[in-house]
Amino acid sequence: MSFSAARAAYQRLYAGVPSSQYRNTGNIANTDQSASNTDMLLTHAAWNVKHVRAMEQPLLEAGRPLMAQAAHCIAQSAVALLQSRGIRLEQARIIAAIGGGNNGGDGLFAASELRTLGATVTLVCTSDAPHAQGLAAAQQAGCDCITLHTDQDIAQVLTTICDADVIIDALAGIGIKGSLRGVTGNLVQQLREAQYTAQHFPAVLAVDTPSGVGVDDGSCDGPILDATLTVACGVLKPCHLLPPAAYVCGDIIVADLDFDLTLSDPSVVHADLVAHWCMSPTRFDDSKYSRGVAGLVTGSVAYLGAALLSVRAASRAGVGMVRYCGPEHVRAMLLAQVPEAVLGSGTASAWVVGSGVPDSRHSQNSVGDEQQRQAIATLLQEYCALGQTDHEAQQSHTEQMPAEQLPVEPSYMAQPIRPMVIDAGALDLIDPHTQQLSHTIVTPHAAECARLLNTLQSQSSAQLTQVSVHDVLNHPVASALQLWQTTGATVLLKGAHTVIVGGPREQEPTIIVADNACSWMATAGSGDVLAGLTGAICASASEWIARHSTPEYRADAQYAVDFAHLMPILAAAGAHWHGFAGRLASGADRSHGVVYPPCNPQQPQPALHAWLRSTMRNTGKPIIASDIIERIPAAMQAAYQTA
Ligand SMILES: NC(=O)C1=CN([C@@H]2O[C@H](COP(=O)(O)OP(=O)(O)OC[C@H]3O[C@@H](n4cnc5c(N)ncnc54)[C@H](OP(=O)(O)O)[C@@H]3O)[C@@H](O)[C@H]2O)[C@@H](O)CC1
Ligand SMILES: Nc1ncnc2c1ncn2[C@@H]1O[C@H](COP(=O)(O)OP(=O)(O)O)[C@@H](O)[C@H]1O
Repeated sequence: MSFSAARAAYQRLYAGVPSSQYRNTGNIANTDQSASNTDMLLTHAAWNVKHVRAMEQPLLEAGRPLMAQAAHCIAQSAVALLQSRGIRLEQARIIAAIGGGNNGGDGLFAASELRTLGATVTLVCTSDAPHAQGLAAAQQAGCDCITLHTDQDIAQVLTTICDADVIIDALAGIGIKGSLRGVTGNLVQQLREAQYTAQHFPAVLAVDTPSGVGVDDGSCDGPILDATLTVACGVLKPCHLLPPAAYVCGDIIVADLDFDLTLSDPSVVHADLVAHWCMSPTRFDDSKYSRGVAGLVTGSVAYLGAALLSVRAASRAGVGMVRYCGPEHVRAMLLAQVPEAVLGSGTASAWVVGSGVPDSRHSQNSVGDEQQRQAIATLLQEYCALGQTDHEAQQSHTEQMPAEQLPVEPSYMAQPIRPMVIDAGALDLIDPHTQQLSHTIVTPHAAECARLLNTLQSQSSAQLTQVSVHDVLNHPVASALQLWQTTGATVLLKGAHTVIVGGPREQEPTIIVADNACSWMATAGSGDVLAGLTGAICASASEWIARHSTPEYRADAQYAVDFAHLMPILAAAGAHWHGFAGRLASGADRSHGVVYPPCNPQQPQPALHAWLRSTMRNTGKPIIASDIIERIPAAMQAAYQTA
């Protein structure tokens, strides 16, 4: 129930009153059951298999023909796909690849409808016992049927399949166990090779999920066909949003089967659903302090630019002031380019540390590098000491440090909570044994995540299994979950799709995906911009909350827990608006993974073929990290209009 908890926490924090005075509004779907909210949930939230089964159950018991309804949406989507490619139905050659479960059943009923509409449809079954009624309907409609048992059988049909216009992939859906095996696995493996090498390959329409993906965790461990379009039955599943599975879903349409979305919280949500929660309202009587101060300990002798990029990003993101703490000559350069920045130690509403600071492996032991690393270590210690109840511990930490090394005034950090974004070279300064990181966001890319997991594991007594970059890329959610469990920090794992995992460790994690970036954003310095922007969002939020909450609430233990729930939302806002700003700068459309408005089988079809025809997408133009910064204000403006 992480999203209900996160939403309730967000509402309490923004209302500024203790939990005892706040009425819990419950499940996020419960809060607003309007049609537009339902559509928003259907296109931006995903439920685990066990929840999907629980949602289907009451409808099946009530005799609702879910399979027929799903099959109708699938058939109509196939028609739209053909239409968008200029292929007339009577000329269309469709292959329906059918497995032995209900997913195959969906495919068979869809095949029957398409055959009735005039298409030539061949069933390629990998099971001797496909869905009986579905098979009867498809054969009665006039579909040919081939059943595969051996590799030779596969070889005989491969050319026919590859020559078709559309493959309907109905081999396995949410009932899959492990990666595809047997004749199904071999068939998909060979088709996959053809998909990569053949000059012509059919469009692929996946039924519910591309067969072979890990439905709940988005893993892609075996052979899987890249779908052009996936028709999700009832609701989105995590694999539709989570990388790497999301990369093979193509575009997505949800067949709206009237599931009761209030039965359980979603397991994963899209950042778009939550990013605007923490856009702090602007007020006519704002001062530069009330809008928040973002403090940055970034950049170094080796990476001067990172200081500039992170500071410029933060100062474009709506805070009242940006404070920079760093080596002397970085400050000089910074001031020349960002005269608005305030230099030197002092207070901040949130901190960004580590971007452009060398980690222990790359530090040249120069005075500047050491000063930066020491300042960050001090800040982390200071931050964590304040998480302790023992006031003595707090005192001793600050007293040990020479005043000029303290980038923050200690008294100001105690109350209220000051979040921290820990990036790049600061990641190896984390000590999860002594540090309570529940109000921090760590921002590794895959390589940093693997390194950090290995370092943290080697420090613990847990069994040592080396994590590779490949492991993280293939299992980003599992990796982020592990890092969250080890550190308690919200994990923002960067990539083409950025995965965020966070919330209080004692509770179910909040899992969010930000997928609106474009690949032109894979450019040096883009991560520094993200860190600065995220830090600024944290600064405005923490300042707003601090100023609008009652002292009783801030003294209440619930306040810290609520804040921990807010951290993944703040991280999601950073990643979401970073992606948005980058896409604005590049002009790129979403290349794939567009989730279309839901298709309700009882209502007129949306103009899906028109949507699909617009797949002539603008790939955008190359950008540099500075271009992302320039577009942050426009992205923020959109955020405030949504909020
Ligand atoms: N309930 C409803 O009314 C509705 C359900 N809906 C639809 O039902 C789907 C779920 O159906 P489901 O539960 O039958 O499971 P499903 O995805 O077909 O998988 C089981 C099949 O896959 C096979 N298989 C498994 N693992 C495998 C592997 N590693 N490698 C190879 N094969 C493997 C397994 O083979 P077996 O293990 O039995 O040999 C069996 O044949 C759902 O995704 C949606 O499309 C919609 O119509 C809406 C209404
Ligand atoms: N293929 C991609 N598509 C979209 N965004 C990407 C892609 N690859 C990387 N990014 C984004 O670019 C940024 C790169 O961050 P990072 O690797 O830390 O760069 P740097 O250290 O140079 O600043 C991250 O926000 C990441 O999510």
